[in-house]
Amino acid sequence: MASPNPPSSWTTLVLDAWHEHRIAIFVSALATVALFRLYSSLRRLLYQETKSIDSLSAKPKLDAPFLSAESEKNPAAKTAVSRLDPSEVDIERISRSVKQSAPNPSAGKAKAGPKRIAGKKPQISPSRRPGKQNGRVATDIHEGDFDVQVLIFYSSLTGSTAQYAKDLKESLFSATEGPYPKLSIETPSNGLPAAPISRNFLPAQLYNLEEIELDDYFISPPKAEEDVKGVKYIYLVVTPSYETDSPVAPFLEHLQETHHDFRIDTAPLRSLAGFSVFGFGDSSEWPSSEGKFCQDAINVDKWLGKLTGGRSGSRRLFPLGMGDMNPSGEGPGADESFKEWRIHLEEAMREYAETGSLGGSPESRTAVESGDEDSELEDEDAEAEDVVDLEDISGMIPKKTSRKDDSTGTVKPAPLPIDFTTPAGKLALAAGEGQAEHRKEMVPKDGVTYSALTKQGYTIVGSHSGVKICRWTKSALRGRGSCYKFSFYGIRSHLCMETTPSLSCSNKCVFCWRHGTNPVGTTWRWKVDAPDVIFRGVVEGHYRKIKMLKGVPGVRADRFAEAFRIRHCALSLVGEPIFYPYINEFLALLHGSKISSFLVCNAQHPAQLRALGPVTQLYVSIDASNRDSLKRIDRPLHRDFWERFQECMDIIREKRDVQRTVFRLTLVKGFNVEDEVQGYADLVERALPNFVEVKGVTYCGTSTAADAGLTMGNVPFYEEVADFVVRLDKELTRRGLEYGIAAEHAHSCCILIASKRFHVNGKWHTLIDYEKFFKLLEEGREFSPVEYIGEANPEWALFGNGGFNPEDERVYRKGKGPKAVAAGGACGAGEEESGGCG
Ligand SMILES: Cc1cc2nc3c(=O)[nH]c(=O)nc-3n(C[C@H](O)[C@H](O)[C@H](O)COP(=O)(O)O)c2cc1C
Ligand code: SF4
Repeated sequence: MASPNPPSSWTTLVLDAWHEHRIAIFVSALATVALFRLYSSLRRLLYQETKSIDSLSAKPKLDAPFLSAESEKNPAAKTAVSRLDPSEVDIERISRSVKQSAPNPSAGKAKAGPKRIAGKKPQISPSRRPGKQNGRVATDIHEGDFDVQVLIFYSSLTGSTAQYAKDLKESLFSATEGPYPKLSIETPSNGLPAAPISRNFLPAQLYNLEEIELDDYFISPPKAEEDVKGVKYIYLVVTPSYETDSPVAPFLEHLQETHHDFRIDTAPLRSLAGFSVFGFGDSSEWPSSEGKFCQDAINVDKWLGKLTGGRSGSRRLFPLGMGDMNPSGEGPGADESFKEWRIHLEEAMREYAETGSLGGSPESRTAVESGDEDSELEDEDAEAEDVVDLEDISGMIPKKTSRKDDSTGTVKPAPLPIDFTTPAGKLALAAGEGQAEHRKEMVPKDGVTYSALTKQGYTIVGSHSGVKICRWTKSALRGRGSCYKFSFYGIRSHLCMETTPSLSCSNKCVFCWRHGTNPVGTTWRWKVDAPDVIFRGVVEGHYRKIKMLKGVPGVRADRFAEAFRIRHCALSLVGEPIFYPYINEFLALLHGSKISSFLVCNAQHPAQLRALGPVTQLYVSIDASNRDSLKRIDRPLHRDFWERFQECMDIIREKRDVQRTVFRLTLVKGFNVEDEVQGYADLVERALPNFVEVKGVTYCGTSTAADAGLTMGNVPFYEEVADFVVRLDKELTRRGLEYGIAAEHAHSCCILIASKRFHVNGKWHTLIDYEKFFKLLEEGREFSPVEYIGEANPEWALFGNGGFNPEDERVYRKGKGPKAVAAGGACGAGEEESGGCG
């Protein structure tokens, strides 16, 4: 029988041996692992150093082996290895690069292994390395691993450009190295040897400009969401040109407006890796000599240049290409030009992927053939400088009382400046026939102000009026919501026209969106256009712009049709509408056409305010509650601005029973919010307006704002606006004033406090019965604002419910989510379409 004890004695033996030698076993195991890891690292580094040195002398080589025999033989490489200090080895970085340079199984067209390009390395001067330069983050050199995503955008009316764009997607890189190269590049990093960097081209994506949301791509590049981190975008735009209406027109308009949008950085696409444009046209019918050949492509190229940084750093990867569909003589045909452009473009893209840089200086990438961005920018600078503060220069102009007419030798009286502070009756006389010829135009067609305003999307009517389609009108046309005036007063934005009969103003407010481009002054000294000319002009201008929106994706047919019947007019835009001597006549024309009038004035012109006839709703901008603040924010030209302001408060009180009077408060954090609740309550108590609209300032990145020290930090969060409104409401109640918080529109950061006159049968009634208003006007008697009260406010518009009409579709820009507002997004910064009129 076998002993029952052997297993137990074996176990004892093993255990004893383990206890005796376990420390030695541990130490040797650890040493073995450490040695193995050190060996692996050294092997890899030896390869790096060898390649690096090799590349300095050798010409580029493809598919180098991991450690070539050549480098083994190279004595320089060996010396380099002996210099390596293992303590400086970044093991984590090495293993990451190895992982990233592994073939991507999802990339079906990838070759068996990553292609290695050894050789010419970009020597990036320290001054061009990414980092802060002149206070701005330089983005023109991209380092490390990244993928390059090419997006091809095209527009086409009769289909030929669409076909070229599709071909481009298919043929990109295929002729030279198979679809979409995958590069593994040796790049020095801080003077230390480093692992290969992997930069892959992802298959290009093709987009028809008519079918995409332009804001998603052309206000900012696609957002780096979780799944697309480390992707650099290259935009290629292929477009025909059309002298007539075409899908290119709204695209161009979008680019131009984005550049001039006061709420958006002027170069919001500067983080693109690069862009290039190709245009198709017909030179025999639309010749270059007349500036017509490929003019749409020229403009697209120009705007993309500006949007990606302009003179100081445009991201133009390769110059504009042009293809002639109908070449005369020996000129190349469209196919040939397109192919040539593609081949050069591929080279430029490849170089970008290899070096992380577009090469050359930003200046060298400036478009010569597409309208010099430099001169455009210089124009803009000049425009800003051309805005002359009339009061500033008045002392410099010699006072002339008469002038000689050279043609007749007769002496004519010098033009008398019309004192804007005189009542309307006198203005009308002074603006009569005999005077007109002596006066200058406020915004002459050949002046820089005219071109500055038209670039910003204004249609200039006559010589001093303007009309512009606001973003909300576009939003409503696409069923994406109206501005706050729908929640508060029932105005549908696609039925609203925004205009001003006077582009001139007597303030220079820090947050004004006019970019310092409109004239300022305290007296009307210009030629005066007749009210009916202005009325016809602004209506035509508005409809023309609406017509251009036909091709914008998402525009709803029913709303598009409705938009050709203007129902409301917001007299705000830029300038001061009551500056216009015939404002009452102009208002009468609006009302006669059953167009309601919302007029905003700046509380600086008491005489005109007093003389103003009926308007559907009368606003005064209350930008501060005390003299010092008002001076700092509005920067008024009138020396007695505070006295004028206070007089206007009294006029508003006088009018409260015959007009719907509104205080418009614009909150600017750090300027007029913190300690001013008491001051605002004093003003409300003095003027007793029917409504107080409180709105967070919208960020306007102009130099005017920057000079005044205004930054995004001055834009309040919606919660801060709401908090201010609650405090103001409490203070009004404490003083025994009958007000309450009636409605809100969180989307545009705006909240409405209303007099309890509009709280009827336990419900807020701030909406307007417009038909009733026109009827009351026709009766010709004085009437009270409560006589044209509309229906009760809908539940969704009440304070606390957000104010977004549930019938509309709420759309967030890519990368922005509902959280932007729910979490208290900053006014004018969170969602799209956050701006609104005066
Ligand atoms: C009504 C019309 C207007 C045109 N206007 C221009 C023009 O201003 N400049 C130009 O270079 N080509 C002009 N062309 C030529 C087109 O741009 C050219 O035929 C282009 O290839 C059309 O592209 P598509 O088929 O993609 O729409 C025009 C063509 C038409 C039919
Ligand atoms: S923002 Fe002004 S112009 Fe635009 S729809 Fe609203 S009221 Fe009209």
